[in-house]
Amino acid sequence: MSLLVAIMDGFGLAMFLPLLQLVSNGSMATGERTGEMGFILEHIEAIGFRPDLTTVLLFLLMFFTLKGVARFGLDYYRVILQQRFANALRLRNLNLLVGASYGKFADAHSGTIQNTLSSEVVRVNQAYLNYFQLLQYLVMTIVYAVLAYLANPRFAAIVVVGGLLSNVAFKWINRTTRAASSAISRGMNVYQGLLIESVASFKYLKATGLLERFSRKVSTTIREAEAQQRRIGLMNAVTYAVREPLIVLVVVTAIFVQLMVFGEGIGLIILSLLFFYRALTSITAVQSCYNQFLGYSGSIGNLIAFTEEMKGGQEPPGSKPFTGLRDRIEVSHLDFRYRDKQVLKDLSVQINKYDTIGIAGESGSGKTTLVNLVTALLQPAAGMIRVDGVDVTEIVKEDYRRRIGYVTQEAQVFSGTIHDNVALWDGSDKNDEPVWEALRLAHAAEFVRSLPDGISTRIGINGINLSGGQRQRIAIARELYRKVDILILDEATSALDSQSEKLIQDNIDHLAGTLTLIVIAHRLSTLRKVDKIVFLRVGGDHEVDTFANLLKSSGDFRKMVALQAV
Ligand SMILES: Nc1ncnc2c1ncn2[C@@H]1O[C@H](COP(=O)(O)OP(=O)(O)OP(=O)(O)O)[C@@H](O)[C@H]1O
Repeated sequence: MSLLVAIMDGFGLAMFLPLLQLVSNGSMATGERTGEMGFILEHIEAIGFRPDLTTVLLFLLMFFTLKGVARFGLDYYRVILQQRFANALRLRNLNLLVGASYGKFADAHSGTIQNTLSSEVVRVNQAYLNYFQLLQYLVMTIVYAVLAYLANPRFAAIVVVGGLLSNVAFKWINRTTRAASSAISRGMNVYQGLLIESVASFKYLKATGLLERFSRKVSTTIREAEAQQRRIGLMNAVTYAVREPLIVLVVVTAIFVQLMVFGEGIGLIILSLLFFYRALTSITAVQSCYNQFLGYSGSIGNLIAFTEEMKGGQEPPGSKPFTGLRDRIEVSHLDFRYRDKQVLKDLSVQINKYDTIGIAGESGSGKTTLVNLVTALLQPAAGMIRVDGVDVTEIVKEDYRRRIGYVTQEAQVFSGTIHDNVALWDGSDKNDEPVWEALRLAHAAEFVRSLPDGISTRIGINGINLSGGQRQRIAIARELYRKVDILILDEATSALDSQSEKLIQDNIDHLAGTLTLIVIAHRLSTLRKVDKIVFLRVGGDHEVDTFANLLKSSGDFRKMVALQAV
Protein backbone atom coordinates (compact mmCIF):
# COMPACT_ATOMS: atom_id res chain seq x y z
CA MET A 1 0.00 0.00 0.00
CA SER A 2 2.92 2.33 0.71
CA LEU A 3 4.15 1.47 -2.73
CA LEU A 4 0.80 2.38 -4.22
CA VAL A 5 0.64 5.66 -2.28
CA ALA A 6 4.09 6.69 -3.49
CA ILE A 7 3.51 5.63 -7.11
CA MET A 8 0.16 7.44 -7.35
CA ASP A 9 1.75 10.48 -5.76
CA GLY A 10 4.67 10.26 -8.19
CA PHE A 11 2.38 9.98 -11.21
CA GLY A 12 0.29 12.86 -9.92
CA LEU A 13 3.39 15.00 -9.50
CA ALA A 14 4.57 13.99 -12.98
CA MET A 15 1.39 15.61 -14.35
CA PHE A 16 2.65 19.02 -13.24
CA LEU A 17 5.33 19.03 -15.92
CA PRO A 18 2.97 18.88 -18.97
CA LEU A 19 0.72 21.27 -17.06
CA LEU A 20 3.52 23.81 -16.75
CA GLN A 21 4.45 23.41 -20.37
CA LEU A 22 0.83 23.78 -21.48
CA VAL A 23 0.40 26.91 -19.45
CA SER A 24 3.64 28.54 -20.62
CA ASN A 25 3.86 27.33 -24.27
CA GLY A 26 0.33 26.24 -25.14
CA SER A 27 1.65 22.83 -26.19
CA MET A 28 3.27 19.86 -24.52
CA ALA A 29 6.88 18.98 -25.05
CA THR A 30 7.58 15.33 -25.64
CA GLY A 31 10.60 13.06 -25.83
CA GLU A 32 13.59 13.57 -23.60
CA ARG A 33 12.34 16.94 -22.36
CA THR A 34 10.04 15.11 -19.94
CA GLY A 35 12.82 12.73 -18.97
CA GLU A 36 11.98 9.05 -18.57
CA MET A 37 8.68 10.07 -16.98
CA GLY A 38 7.29 10.71 -20.45
CA PHE A 39 6.01 7.15 -20.55
CA ILE A 40 3.01 8.18 -18.42
CA LEU A 41 1.81 10.67 -21.02
CA GLU A 42 2.54 8.26 -23.84
CA HIS A 43 0.33 5.67 -22.18
CA ILE A 44 -2.42 8.20 -21.61
CA GLU A 45 -2.32 9.11 -25.30
CA ALA A 46 -2.16 5.43 -26.30
CA ILE A 47 -5.47 4.70 -24.59
CA GLY A 48 -7.11 7.42 -26.64
CA PHE A 49 -6.92 10.65 -24.63
CA ARG A 50 -5.94 13.90 -26.32
CA PRO A 51 -2.87 15.52 -24.76
CA ASP A 52 -4.64 18.69 -23.67
CA LEU A 53 -5.20 20.65 -20.48
CA THR A 54 -8.45 18.81 -19.52
CA THR A 55 -6.80 15.39 -19.81
CA VAL A 56 -3.79 16.47 -17.77
CA LEU A 57 -5.99 17.99 -15.05
CA LEU A 58 -8.30 14.97 -15.01
CA PHE A 59 -5.42 12.54 -14.64
CA LEU A 60 -3.77 14.74 -12.06
CA LEU A 61 -6.99 14.61 -10.02
CA MET A 62 -7.36 10.88 -10.57
CA PHE A 63 -3.83 10.04 -9.44
CA PHE A 64 -4.17 12.08 -6.26
CA THR A 65 -7.62 10.58 -5.54
CA LEU A 66 -6.18 7.09 -5.93
CA LYS A 67 -3.34 8.13 -3.66
CA GLY A 68 -5.95 9.22 -1.07
CA VAL A 69 -7.74 5.87 -1.32
CA ALA A 70 -4.46 3.97 -0.92
CA ARG A 71 -3.50 6.23 1.99
CA PHE A 72 -6.81 5.51 3.71
CA GLY A 73 -6.30 1.75 3.26
CA LEU A 74 -2.76 2.04 4.53
CA ASP A 75 -3.61 3.97 7.68
CA TYR A 76 -6.70 1.97 8.52
CA TYR A 77 -4.96 -1.36 8.00
CA ARG A 78 -2.10 -0.20 10.18
CA VAL A 79 -4.48 0.62 13.03
CA ILE A 80 -6.08 -2.84 12.72
CA LEU A 81 -2.68 -4.52 12.74
CA GLN A 82 -1.50 -2.42 15.62
CA GLN A 83 -4.54 -3.33 17.69
CA ARG A 84 -4.12 -6.99 16.88
CA PHE A 85 -0.46 -6.78 17.81
CA ALA A 86 -1.16 -5.09 21.16
CA ASN A 87 -3.80 -7.68 22.06
CA ALA A 88 -1.57 -10.59 21.07
CA LEU A 89 1.21 -9.09 23.17
CA ARG A 90 -1.01 -8.68 26.22
CA LEU A 91 -2.60 -12.11 25.92
CA ARG A 92 0.71 -13.89 25.35
CA ASN A 93 2.29 -12.35 28.41
CA LEU A 94 -0.81 -12.87 30.48
CA ASN A 95 -0.80 -16.57 29.52
CA LEU A 96 2.85 -16.82 30.37
CA LEU A 97 2.16 -15.25 33.74
CA VAL A 98 -0.77 -17.60 34.37
CA GLY A 99 1.34 -20.59 33.39
CA ALA A 100 4.37 -19.52 35.40
CA SER A 101 5.40 -21.64 38.36
CA TYR A 102 4.81 -20.23 41.82
CA GLY A 103 8.56 -20.25 42.47
CA LYS A 104 9.17 -18.07 39.42
CA PHE A 105 6.39 -15.73 40.43
CA ALA A 106 7.63 -15.48 44.03
CA ASP A 107 11.10 -14.54 42.76
CA ALA A 108 9.81 -11.93 40.29
CA HIS A 109 9.68 -8.25 41.14
CA SER A 110 6.05 -7.18 41.38
CA GLY A 111 6.91 -3.74 39.94
CA THR A 112 8.42 -5.37 36.86
CA ILE A 113 5.37 -7.56 36.30
CA GLN A 114 2.99 -4.63 36.71
CA ASN A 115 5.07 -2.25 34.62
CA THR A 116 5.65 -4.82 31.86
CA LEU A 117 2.01 -5.80 31.51
CA SER A 118 0.69 -2.24 31.58
CA SER A 119 2.97 0.60 30.45
CA GLU A 120 5.60 -1.48 28.66
CA VAL A 121 2.99 -3.09 26.40
CA VAL A 122 1.78 0.39 25.46
CA ARG A 123 5.33 1.55 24.78
CA VAL A 124 6.19 -1.52 22.72
CA ASN A 125 3.00 -0.95 20.77
CA GLN A 126 4.17 2.58 20.08
CA ALA A 127 7.53 1.18 18.99
CA TYR A 128 5.69 -1.18 16.65
CA LEU A 129 3.80 1.75 15.16
CA ASN A 130 7.01 3.74 14.63
CA TYR A 131 8.73 0.72 13.16
CA PHE A 132 6.05 0.13 10.56
CA GLN A 133 5.81 3.81 9.75
CA LEU A 134 9.54 3.67 9.22
CA LEU A 135 9.12 0.80 6.75
CA GLN A 136 6.34 2.69 5.05
CA TYR A 137 8.50 5.79 4.59
CA LEU A 138 11.38 3.64 3.49
CA VAL A 139 9.27 2.20 0.68
CA MET A 140 8.19 5.71 -0.27
CA THR A 141 11.77 6.94 -0.24
CA ILE A 142 12.78 4.16 -2.62
CA VAL A 143 9.87 4.90 -4.97
CA TYR A 144 10.61 8.64 -5.03
CA ALA A 145 14.29 7.93 -5.54
CA VAL A 146 13.44 5.70 -8.52
CA LEU A 147 11.09 8.36 -9.92
CA ALA A 148 13.75 11.01 -9.37
CA TYR A 149 16.20 8.78 -11.16
CA LEU A 150 13.78 8.33 -14.08
CA ALA A 151 13.27 12.09 -14.27
CA ASN A 152 16.96 12.87 -14.01
CA PRO A 153 19.71 10.45 -12.89
CA ARG A 154 21.95 13.30 -11.74
CA PHE A 155 19.38 14.41 -9.18
CA ALA A 156 19.06 10.85 -7.93
CA ALA A 157 22.75 10.90 -7.09
CA ILE A 158 22.27 14.05 -5.02
CA VAL A 159 19.34 12.44 -3.17
CA VAL A 160 21.61 9.59 -2.16
CA VAL A 161 24.39 11.92 -1.06
CA GLY A 162 21.91 14.11 0.89
CA GLY A 163 20.44 11.04 2.59
CA LEU A 164 23.83 9.71 3.60
CA LEU A 165 24.94 13.06 4.98
CA SER A 166 21.84 13.45 7.11
CA ASN A 167 22.36 9.91 8.36
CA VAL A 168 25.66 10.90 9.95
CA ALA A 169 23.98 13.73 11.82
CA PHE A 170 21.26 11.42 13.13
CA LYS A 171 23.56 8.66 14.35
CA TRP A 172 24.55 10.46 17.52
CA ILE A 173 20.96 11.46 18.23
CA ASN A 174 19.87 7.82 17.89
CA ARG A 175 22.50 6.57 20.31
CA THR A 176 21.53 9.08 23.00
CA THR A 177 17.85 8.28 22.58
CA ARG A 178 18.39 4.54 22.89
CA ALA A 179 20.34 4.90 26.15
CA ALA A 180 17.70 7.22 27.63
CA SER A 181 14.95 4.78 26.66
CA SER A 182 16.58 1.86 28.49
CA ALA A 183 17.02 4.04 31.56
CA ILE A 184 13.32 4.95 31.48
CA SER A 185 12.26 1.30 31.39
CA ARG A 186 14.48 0.45 34.33
CA GLY A 187 13.23 3.45 36.27
CA MET A 188 9.59 2.61 35.60
CA ASN A 189 10.07 -0.93 36.96
CA VAL A 190 11.35 0.54 40.21
CA TYR A 191 8.60 3.16 40.26
CA GLN A 192 5.80 0.62 39.81
CA GLY A 193 7.33 -1.62 42.47
CA LEU A 194 7.48 1.21 44.98
CA LEU A 195 3.95 2.23 44.11
CA ILE A 196 2.58 -1.28 44.63
CA GLU A 197 4.39 -1.63 47.92
CA SER A 198 3.25 1.72 49.21
CA VAL A 199 -0.38 0.95 48.28
CA ALA A 200 -0.19 -2.53 49.85
CA SER A 201 1.42 -1.22 53.03
CA PHE A 202 -0.37 2.13 53.05
CA LYS A 203 -1.84 1.76 56.53
CA TYR A 204 1.47 0.78 58.10
CA LEU A 205 3.44 3.47 56.28
CA LYS A 206 0.87 6.14 57.10
CA ALA A 207 0.54 5.18 60.76
CA THR A 208 4.30 5.17 61.26
CA GLY A 209 4.99 8.34 59.31
CA LEU A 210 7.13 6.36 56.88
CA LEU A 211 4.95 7.23 53.91
CA GLU A 212 6.95 10.43 53.57
CA ARG A 213 10.19 8.49 53.12
CA PHE A 214 8.56 6.18 50.60
CA SER A 215 7.10 9.03 48.61
CA ARG A 216 10.52 10.71 48.54
CA LYS A 217 11.93 7.54 46.97
CA VAL A 218 9.06 7.44 44.49
CA SER A 219 9.55 11.09 43.53
CA THR A 220 13.29 10.60 43.01
CA THR A 221 12.53 7.77 40.58
CA ILE A 222 9.93 9.87 38.82
CA ARG A 223 12.36 12.77 38.52
CA GLU A 224 15.05 10.52 37.06
CA ALA A 225 12.62 9.08 34.51
CA GLU A 226 11.48 12.61 33.72
CA ALA A 227 15.07 13.70 33.03
CA GLN A 228 15.51 10.79 30.60
CA GLN A 229 12.16 11.54 29.00
CA ARG A 230 13.35 15.13 28.55
CA ARG A 231 16.48 13.92 26.79
CA ILE A 232 14.36 11.85 24.41
CA GLY A 233 12.11 14.86 23.90
CA LEU A 234 15.15 17.01 23.14
CA MET A 235 16.49 14.50 20.64
CA ASN A 236 13.10 14.24 18.94
CA ALA A 237 12.85 18.04 18.83
CA VAL A 238 16.33 18.27 17.28
CA THR A 239 15.35 15.63 14.73
CA TYR A 240 12.27 17.63 13.74
CA ALA A 241 14.04 20.98 13.78
CA VAL A 242 16.98 20.09 11.58
CA ARG A 243 14.81 18.21 9.13
CA GLU A 244 13.51 21.14 7.11
CA PRO A 245 16.76 23.17 6.85
CA LEU A 246 18.57 20.02 5.83
CA ILE A 247 16.10 19.35 3.03
CA VAL A 248 16.19 22.95 1.87
CA LEU A 249 19.97 22.85 1.86
CA VAL A 250 19.97 19.84 -0.44
CA VAL A 251 17.25 21.35 -2.63
CA VAL A 252 19.07 24.67 -2.95
CA THR A 253 22.26 22.85 -3.83
CA ALA A 254 20.39 20.80 -6.41
CA ILE A 255 18.84 23.89 -8.07
CA PHE A 256 22.18 25.61 -8.12
CA VAL A 257 23.96 22.63 -9.68
CA GLN A 258 21.20 22.02 -12.24
CA LEU A 259 20.86 25.64 -13.36
CA MET A 260 24.41 26.90 -13.13
CA VAL A 261 26.53 23.86 -13.84
CA PHE A 262 24.39 21.81 -16.22
CA GLY A 263 22.16 24.52 -17.68
CA GLU A 264 19.06 22.31 -17.30
CA GLY A 265 15.54 23.60 -18.25
CA ILE A 266 13.30 24.89 -15.42
CA GLY A 267 10.37 22.44 -16.10
CA LEU A 268 12.37 19.30 -15.53
CA ILE A 269 14.09 20.92 -12.56
CA ILE A 270 10.73 21.59 -10.94
CA LEU A 271 9.56 18.00 -11.50
CA SER A 272 12.84 16.62 -10.20
CA LEU A 273 12.68 18.95 -7.23
CA LEU A 274 9.20 17.76 -6.42
CA PHE A 275 10.50 14.21 -6.30
CA PHE A 276 13.52 15.34 -4.38
CA TYR A 277 11.45 17.10 -1.87
CA ARG A 278 9.24 14.06 -1.43
CA ALA A 279 12.20 11.68 -1.21
CA LEU A 280 14.01 13.83 1.31
CA THR A 281 10.87 14.31 3.38
CA SER A 282 10.48 10.54 3.42
CA ILE A 283 14.11 10.02 4.36
CA THR A 284 13.86 12.43 7.26
CA ALA A 285 10.53 10.83 8.24
CA VAL A 286 12.42 7.53 8.30
CA GLN A 287 15.00 9.18 10.53
CA SER A 288 12.52 10.63 12.97
CA CYS A 289 10.45 7.40 13.04
CA TYR A 290 13.63 5.54 13.79
CA ASN A 291 14.52 7.93 16.58
CA GLN A 292 11.06 7.65 18.09
CA PHE A 293 11.32 3.89 17.72
CA LEU A 294 14.60 4.01 19.65
CA GLY A 295 12.85 6.07 22.31
CA TYR A 296 10.71 3.03 23.02
CA SER A 297 13.37 0.42 22.30
CA GLY A 298 14.25 0.03 25.99
CA SER A 299 10.74 -1.28 26.50
CA ILE A 300 11.18 -3.88 23.77
CA GLY A 301 14.29 -5.18 25.55
CA ASN A 302 12.42 -5.13 28.83
CA LEU A 303 9.42 -6.99 27.43
CA ILE A 304 11.56 -9.60 25.70
CA ALA A 305 13.52 -10.18 28.91
CA PHE A 306 10.25 -10.59 30.82
CA THR A 307 8.82 -12.97 28.21
CA GLU A 308 11.98 -15.08 28.19
CA GLU A 309 12.06 -15.12 31.98
CA MET A 310 8.46 -16.27 32.17
CA LYS A 311 8.95 -18.81 29.39
CA GLY A 312 11.82 -20.33 31.36
CA GLY A 313 9.65 -20.54 34.46
CA GLN A 314 6.57 -22.23 33.02
CA GLU A 315 4.97 -24.85 35.19
CA PRO A 316 4.54 -28.22 33.49
CA PRO A 317 0.75 -28.61 33.29
CA GLY A 318 0.86 -32.33 34.16
CA SER A 319 -0.68 -35.18 32.22
CA LYS A 320 -2.37 -37.55 34.68
CA PRO A 321 -6.06 -36.74 35.02
CA PHE A 322 -7.55 -35.97 38.42
CA THR A 323 -11.25 -36.21 39.15
CA GLY A 324 -11.20 -36.00 42.92
CA LEU A 325 -9.41 -37.39 45.93
CA ARG A 326 -10.27 -41.07 46.35
CA ASP A 327 -8.00 -42.43 49.08
CA ARG A 328 -5.07 -40.48 50.38
CA ILE A 329 -2.26 -38.01 49.98
CA GLU A 330 1.04 -39.59 50.88
CA VAL A 331 4.02 -37.43 51.74
CA SER A 332 7.17 -39.52 51.77
CA HIS A 333 10.73 -38.57 52.67
CA LEU A 334 10.20 -35.00 51.62
CA ASP A 335 13.16 -32.64 51.47
CA PHE A 336 12.87 -28.97 50.65
CA ARG A 337 15.25 -26.05 50.76
CA TYR A 338 15.25 -22.47 49.58
CA ARG A 339 18.66 -22.17 47.98
CA ASP A 340 20.92 -23.32 50.84
CA LYS A 341 18.32 -23.00 53.60
CA GLN A 342 16.97 -26.40 54.64
CA VAL A 343 13.27 -26.07 55.46
CA LEU A 344 11.90 -29.66 55.44
CA LYS A 345 13.95 -32.80 56.02
CA ASP A 346 12.87 -36.38 55.37
CA LEU A 347 9.24 -35.63 56.21
CA SER A 348 6.69 -38.43 55.82
CA VAL A 349 3.01 -38.23 56.63
CA GLN A 350 -0.10 -39.90 55.32
CA ILE A 351 -3.24 -37.81 54.89
CA ASN A 352 -6.25 -40.04 54.41
CA LYS A 353 -9.39 -38.82 52.70
CA TYR A 354 -11.65 -37.02 55.22
CA ASP A 355 -8.78 -36.76 57.72
CA THR A 356 -8.11 -33.49 59.49
CA ILE A 357 -4.41 -32.78 59.69
CA GLY A 358 -2.88 -30.03 61.74
CA ILE A 359 0.40 -28.35 60.93
CA ALA A 360 2.09 -26.54 63.78
CA GLY A 361 5.50 -25.16 64.63
CA GLU A 362 7.22 -21.89 65.35
CA SER A 363 7.38 -19.09 62.84
CA GLY A 364 9.60 -19.90 59.85
CA SER A 365 9.51 -23.65 60.52
CA GLY A 366 8.04 -24.39 57.06
CA LYS A 367 4.29 -24.77 57.62
CA THR A 368 3.33 -22.73 54.57
CA THR A 369 6.12 -24.37 52.58
CA LEU A 370 4.68 -27.83 53.32
CA VAL A 371 1.25 -26.73 52.12
CA ASN A 372 2.80 -25.22 48.98
CA LEU A 373 4.37 -28.59 48.27
CA VAL A 374 1.06 -30.43 48.80
CA THR A 375 -0.66 -28.06 46.36
CA ALA A 376 2.26 -28.61 43.94
CA LEU A 377 3.11 -24.90 43.94
CA LEU A 378 6.66 -25.90 44.88
CA GLN A 379 8.73 -28.90 43.83
CA PRO A 380 10.53 -30.99 46.47
CA ALA A 381 14.31 -31.35 46.32
CA ALA A 382 13.91 -35.02 47.22
CA GLY A 383 11.10 -37.34 48.21
CA MET A 384 7.62 -37.35 46.74
CA ILE A 385 4.02 -36.49 47.33
CA ARG A 386 1.58 -39.02 45.91
CA VAL A 387 -2.11 -38.32 45.49
CA ASP A 388 -3.97 -41.62 45.22
CA GLY A 389 -0.67 -43.19 44.26
CA VAL A 390 0.20 -40.66 41.54
CA ASP A 391 3.15 -38.27 41.85
CA VAL A 392 1.56 -34.87 42.42
CA THR A 393 3.94 -33.24 39.93
CA GLU A 394 2.49 -35.40 37.15
CA ILE A 395 -1.18 -34.70 37.84
CA VAL A 396 -2.97 -32.14 35.67
CA LYS A 397 -2.39 -29.21 38.02
CA GLU A 398 -5.47 -27.29 37.02
CA ASP A 399 -7.81 -30.21 37.78
CA TYR A 400 -6.05 -30.94 41.04
CA ARG A 401 -6.10 -27.37 42.29
CA ARG A 402 -9.74 -26.95 41.32
CA ARG A 403 -10.40 -29.47 44.09
CA ILE A 404 -8.38 -27.53 46.63
CA GLY A 405 -9.71 -24.75 48.80
CA TYR A 406 -7.26 -22.35 50.39
CA VAL A 407 -7.94 -19.74 53.02
CA THR A 408 -4.73 -17.81 53.54
CA GLN A 409 -3.54 -15.56 56.32
CA GLU A 410 -4.50 -12.52 54.30
CA ALA A 411 -7.98 -13.76 53.33
CA GLN A 412 -8.65 -12.74 49.73
CA VAL A 413 -11.57 -10.41 49.25
CA PHE A 414 -12.29 -9.15 45.76
CA SER A 415 -13.96 -5.94 44.73
CA GLY A 416 -17.60 -6.93 44.25
CA THR A 417 -20.71 -7.99 46.17
CA ILE A 418 -20.74 -10.70 48.84
CA HIS A 419 -22.47 -12.92 46.28
CA ASP A 420 -19.66 -12.26 43.78
CA ASN A 421 -17.07 -12.99 46.42
CA VAL A 422 -18.56 -16.33 47.36
CA ALA A 423 -19.63 -17.52 43.90
CA LEU A 424 -16.74 -15.74 42.12
CA TRP A 425 -18.91 -14.60 39.21
CA ASP A 426 -19.82 -18.16 38.25
CA GLY A 427 -23.02 -16.99 36.59
CA SER A 428 -25.31 -18.01 39.47
CA ASP A 429 -26.56 -14.44 40.01
CA LYS A 430 -30.18 -15.53 40.14
CA ASN A 431 -29.75 -18.27 42.68
CA ASP A 432 -28.75 -17.04 46.12
CA GLU A 433 -29.53 -20.21 48.06
CA PRO A 434 -26.21 -22.09 47.56
CA VAL A 435 -24.37 -18.87 48.48
CA TRP A 436 -26.42 -18.51 51.67
CA GLU A 437 -25.77 -22.17 52.44
CA ALA A 438 -21.99 -21.63 52.17
CA LEU A 439 -22.26 -18.46 54.28
CA ARG A 440 -24.20 -20.38 56.92
CA LEU A 441 -21.57 -23.14 57.02
CA ALA A 442 -18.85 -20.51 57.41
CA HIS A 443 -20.90 -18.78 60.14
CA ALA A 444 -21.02 -15.63 58.05
CA ALA A 445 -24.76 -15.62 57.29
CA GLU A 446 -25.69 -13.62 60.36
CA PHE A 447 -23.36 -10.68 59.78
CA VAL A 448 -24.10 -10.67 56.03
CA ARG A 449 -27.80 -10.40 56.80
CA SER A 450 -27.11 -7.35 58.97
CA LEU A 451 -25.27 -5.53 56.16
CA PRO A 452 -27.17 -2.69 54.38
CA ASP A 453 -27.70 -4.65 51.15
CA GLY A 454 -27.30 -8.15 52.53
CA ILE A 455 -25.77 -10.52 50.03
CA SER A 456 -25.59 -7.70 47.44
CA THR A 457 -23.43 -5.45 49.63
CA ARG A 458 -20.28 -4.38 47.86
CA ILE A 459 -17.04 -5.19 49.67
CA GLY A 460 -13.33 -4.86 48.92
CA ILE A 461 -12.02 -1.82 47.09
CA ASN A 462 -14.87 0.69 46.58
CA GLY A 463 -16.99 -1.31 49.01
CA ILE A 464 -17.51 -1.42 52.73
CA ASN A 465 -14.68 -2.42 55.00
CA LEU A 466 -14.90 -5.78 56.72
CA SER A 467 -13.10 -6.80 59.88
CA GLY A 468 -10.30 -9.34 59.57
CA GLY A 469 -12.55 -12.05 60.99
CA GLN A 470 -15.40 -11.22 58.60
CA ARG A 471 -13.06 -11.32 55.61
CA GLN A 472 -11.88 -14.76 56.63
CA ARG A 473 -15.40 -16.04 57.02
CA ILE A 474 -16.29 -14.82 53.53
CA ALA A 475 -13.15 -16.52 52.22
CA ILE A 476 -14.07 -19.77 53.97
CA ALA A 477 -17.61 -19.54 52.56
CA ARG A 478 -16.15 -19.23 49.06
CA GLU A 479 -14.19 -22.45 49.46
CA LEU A 480 -17.20 -24.26 50.90
CA TYR A 481 -19.30 -23.03 47.99
CA ARG A 482 -16.78 -24.53 45.55
CA LYS A 483 -17.32 -27.91 47.16
CA VAL A 484 -13.64 -28.76 47.23
CA ASP A 485 -12.14 -32.11 48.31
CA ILE A 486 -9.25 -30.66 50.24
CA LEU A 487 -9.54 -27.51 52.32
CA ILE A 488 -6.43 -25.78 53.58
CA LEU A 489 -6.88 -23.28 56.37
CA ASP A 490 -3.63 -21.35 56.66
CA GLU A 491 -3.75 -19.48 59.95
CA ALA A 492 -7.38 -19.06 59.12
CA THR A 493 -8.36 -18.29 62.66
CA SER A 494 -5.54 -15.86 63.43
CA ALA A 495 -7.60 -12.72 62.84
CA LEU A 496 -10.70 -13.87 64.66
CA ASP A 497 -11.83 -12.90 68.13
CA SER A 498 -12.28 -15.77 70.55
CA GLN A 499 -16.05 -15.88 69.99
CA SER A 500 -15.63 -16.11 66.20
CA GLU A 501 -12.74 -18.49 66.61
CA LYS A 502 -14.98 -20.76 68.62
CA LEU A 503 -17.54 -20.64 65.81
CA ILE A 504 -14.89 -21.47 63.21
CA GLN A 505 -13.55 -24.16 65.52
CA ASP A 506 -17.07 -25.59 65.62
CA ASN A 507 -17.11 -25.39 61.85
CA ILE A 508 -13.83 -27.24 61.56
CA ASP A 509 -15.27 -29.90 63.83
CA HIS A 510 -18.43 -29.88 61.75
CA LEU A 511 -16.50 -30.03 58.44
CA ALA A 512 -14.15 -32.70 59.73
CA GLY A 513 -15.06 -35.91 58.04
CA THR A 514 -16.89 -34.24 55.14
CA LEU A 515 -13.68 -33.21 53.37
CA THR A 516 -9.96 -33.50 53.84
CA LEU A 517 -8.85 -30.64 56.07
CA ILE A 518 -5.33 -29.34 56.46
CA VAL A 519 -5.20 -26.73 59.20
CA ILE A 520 -2.15 -24.57 59.84
CA ALA A 521 -2.56 -23.13 63.29
CA HIS A 522 -0.57 -20.97 65.60
CA ARG A 523 -3.01 -21.62 68.39
CA LEU A 524 -2.49 -25.25 69.22
CA SER A 525 -5.88 -25.41 70.91
CA THR A 526 -7.42 -25.41 67.41
CA LEU A 527 -5.67 -28.71 66.76
CA ARG A 528 -6.83 -30.55 69.85
CA LYS A 529 -9.24 -32.76 67.93
CA VAL A 530 -7.39 -33.28 64.65
CA ASP A 531 -6.39 -36.75 63.50
CA LYS A 532 -2.71 -35.99 63.22
CA ILE A 533 -0.36 -33.08 63.80
CA VAL A 534 2.81 -32.36 61.83
CA PHE A 535 4.92 -30.46 64.35
CA LEU A 536 7.77 -28.69 62.56
CA ARG A 537 10.96 -27.13 63.87
CA VAL A 538 13.15 -24.60 62.11
CA GLY A 539 15.84 -26.49 60.19
CA GLY A 540 13.73 -29.51 59.19
CA ASP A 541 13.35 -31.60 62.35
CA HIS A 542 9.76 -32.66 62.97
CA GLU A 543 7.37 -34.99 64.73
CA VAL A 544 4.12 -36.43 63.42
CA ASP A 545 1.58 -37.68 65.93
CA THR A 546 -1.73 -37.01 67.62
CA PHE A 547 -2.17 -34.07 70.00
CA ALA A 548 -2.24 -36.33 73.04
CA ASN A 549 0.84 -38.30 72.00
CA LEU A 550 2.82 -35.16 71.15
CA LEU A 551 1.99 -33.77 74.58
CA LYS A 552 3.61 -36.83 76.02
CA SER A 553 6.53 -37.30 73.65
CA SER A 554 7.61 -33.79 72.66
CA GLY A 555 9.00 -31.34 75.19
CA ASP A 556 8.87 -28.49 72.65
CA PHE A 557 5.25 -29.18 71.86
CA ARG A 558 4.38 -29.30 75.56
CA LYS A 559 6.15 -26.02 76.09
CA MET A 560 4.28 -24.34 73.22
CA VAL A 561 0.91 -25.57 74.50
CA ALA A 562 1.75 -24.42 78.00
CA LEU A 563 2.83 -20.99 76.78
CA GLN A 564 -0.38 -20.53 74.81
CA ALA A 565 -2.55 -21.57 77.72
CA VAL A 566 -1.28 -18.64 79.73
N1 LIG B 1 10.43 -17.57 48.45
C1 LIG B 1 11.29 -17.82 49.45
N2 LIG B 1 12.61 -17.71 49.23
C2 LIG B 1 13.50 -17.95 50.22
N3 LIG B 1 13.16 -18.31 51.46
C3 LIG B 1 11.86 -18.44 51.76
C4 LIG B 1 10.85 -18.19 50.76
N4 LIG B 1 9.65 -18.40 51.34
C5 LIG B 1 9.88 -18.75 52.62
N5 LIG B 1 11.20 -18.78 52.88
C6 LIG B 1 11.86 -19.16 54.13
O1 LIG B 1 11.57 -20.53 54.42
C7 LIG B 1 11.31 -20.71 55.79
C8 LIG B 1 9.95 -21.36 55.98
O2 LIG B 1 8.96 -20.43 55.60
P1 LIG B 1 7.41 -20.71 55.78
O3 LIG B 1 6.68 -19.53 55.29
O4 LIG B 1 7.07 -22.02 55.22
O5 LIG B 1 7.30 -20.79 57.37
P2 LIG B 1 6.02 -20.81 58.28
O6 LIG B 1 6.23 -21.89 59.28
O7 LIG B 1 4.79 -20.90 57.46
O8 LIG B 1 6.15 -19.42 58.96
P3 LIG B 1 5.02 -18.46 59.63
O9 LIG B 1 4.44 -19.21 60.78
O10 LIG B 1 5.81 -17.29 60.11
O11 LIG B 1 4.05 -18.15 58.57
C9 LIG B 1 11.43 -19.36 56.45
O12 LIG B 1 12.71 -19.26 57.02
C10 LIG B 1 11.30 -18.38 55.29
O13 LIG B 1 12.09 -17.25 55.53
